[in-house]
Amino acid sequence: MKNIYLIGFMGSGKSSVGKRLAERLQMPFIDLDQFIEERNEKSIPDIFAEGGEASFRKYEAEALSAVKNKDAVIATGGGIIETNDNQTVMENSGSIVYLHTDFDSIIERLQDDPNRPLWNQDHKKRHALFEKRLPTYKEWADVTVNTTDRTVDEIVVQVVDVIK
Ligand SMILES: Nc1ncnc2c1ncn2[C@@H]1O[C@H](COP(=O)(O)OP(=O)(O)OP(=O)(O)O)[C@@H](O)[C@H]1O
Ligand SMILES: O=C(O)C1=C[C@@H](O)[C@@H](O)[C@H](O)C1
Ligand SMILES: [Mg+2]
Repeated sequence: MKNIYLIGFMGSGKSSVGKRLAERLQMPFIDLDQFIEERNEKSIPDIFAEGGEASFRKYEAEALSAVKNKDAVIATGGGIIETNDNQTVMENSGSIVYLHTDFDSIIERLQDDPNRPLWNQDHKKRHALFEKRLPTYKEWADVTVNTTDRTVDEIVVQVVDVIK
């Protein structure tokens, strides 16, 4: 019941914030994307190239189920909210913190990073994906922290404060 799940769009800082938050709270840290890659011995771009997004979402749901009882800080992938069943798993096993970041800051942070297949598309499609997902992040969140123009350390302090 005690996981802290970080959700948010690609580049919102879930992995960066999660690692430091876990240190701060003296909890284990799990990066779900990394967990998927290690468990399946394949990189995320390779999983997408072989089986498309649908195949990645299956790996992702399996990984989430495998970590649900770990009492850890869990940095999810940006698309965890694409699978409805994931909401039930997270709600029943912890609290959900949404890291909100304005789209312009995400562009600055990610630039043309090739390791995120769904970022690796034209500007219009990236922006449409961001707009489509926003309401779902907000709906699933127990609490929201705005990360725009804040450092990772500032965000960690803020998260600790809101989850008290
Ligand atoms: N608060 C911040 N200010 C400036 N840069 C940041 C901040 N948080 C993260 N970054 C940078 O943005 C990039 C993406 O961060 P990170 O990998 O933590 O995002 P993520 O939410 O885990 O993304 P994904 O959903 O793709 O896993 C990294 O280069 C990181 O250093
Ligand atoms: O936003 C997404 O759908 C994704 C984000 C990444 O964290 C990875 O989980 C993967 O690249 C998919
Ligand atoms: Mg990440």
